[in-house]
Amino acid sequence: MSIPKTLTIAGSDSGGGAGIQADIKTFQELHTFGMSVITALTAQNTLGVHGVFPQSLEAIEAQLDAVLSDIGTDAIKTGMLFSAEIITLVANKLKEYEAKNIVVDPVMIAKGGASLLQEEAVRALIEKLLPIATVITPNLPEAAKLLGRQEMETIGEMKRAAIDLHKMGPKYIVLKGGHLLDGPAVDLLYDGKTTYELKTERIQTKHTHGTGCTFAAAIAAELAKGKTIKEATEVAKSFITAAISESLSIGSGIGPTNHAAFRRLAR
Ligand SMILES: Nc1ncnc2c1ncn2[C@@H]1O[C@H](COP(=O)(O)OP(=O)(O)O)[C@@H](O)[C@H]1O
Ligand SMILES: Cc1ncc(COP(=O)(O)OP(=O)(O)O)c(N)n1
Repeated sequence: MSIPKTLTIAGSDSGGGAGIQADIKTFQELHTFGMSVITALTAQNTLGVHGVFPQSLEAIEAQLDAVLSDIGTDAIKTGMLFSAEIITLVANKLKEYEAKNIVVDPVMIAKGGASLLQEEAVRALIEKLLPIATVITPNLPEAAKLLGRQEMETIGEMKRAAIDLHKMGPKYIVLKGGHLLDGPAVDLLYDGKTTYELKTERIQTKHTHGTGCTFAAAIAAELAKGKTIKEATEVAKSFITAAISESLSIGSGIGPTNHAAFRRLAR
């Protein structure tokens, strides 16, 4: 039996809500075969990030070669990459193996405020990874950092930012509006010509840990199945909305979303 193959290159979240763990759960729920390359371990729970332990370049390269030389992938999602050295290694390997369907989630700062990307690595992200990305999925602070400008506050500003991000090399831009102060949860898909709005009601919950990882992983899973970017982002939006609508009040801080919700709601 054949199955679409998905790979996440990201950090591990011991609390299970974000990073590698969120990605693999999403890949599985969307009926793809999930694989992982772990770039860093984080000691993390619903209260925040308590430690970051980047893996050696040797360990990361060995994982990439093991997976890509034998099994291969139909889509790749990158998340927490932490340093310029790791970004450069990952970008070179993706080129070497002629990877397709590369979803870059430019993870920078966790919701609790912990830094998951070194300040000096932003340039490497822009120079090495954005030009080879099929799609990037920044949230508003990440988009502002990539563009070197103030954070967007309106849909109009988001539209202009998506156009400018597209000029940096990715084929498609998905700009997430979860951080807008109020109103619906609006994301934009920009394909170089047209801007599409993905809009849902904002769900009133504090338990949104791992939303960005889950959303990007869902896009990767759908691209792996051969869906268009528009179809993939629409499924991903439904997936994350379902996951937030049944988010889990576990731990004493910001709980994770529920990756099994889409399966139940889609029945
Ligand atoms: N309260 C919410 N209700 C509905 N959708 C949300 C909510 N918060 C975030 N989203 C959606 O979750 C996805 C991730 O968005 P965002 O929170 O901006 O990313 P990140 O986790 O990277 O900061 C987007 O599709 C966004 O619109
Ligand atoms: C290991 C790891 N990777 C990424 C994140 C950030 O995940 P995100 O989906 O943006 O969720 P929040 O941290 O914003 O809740 C992370 N926390 N850990």
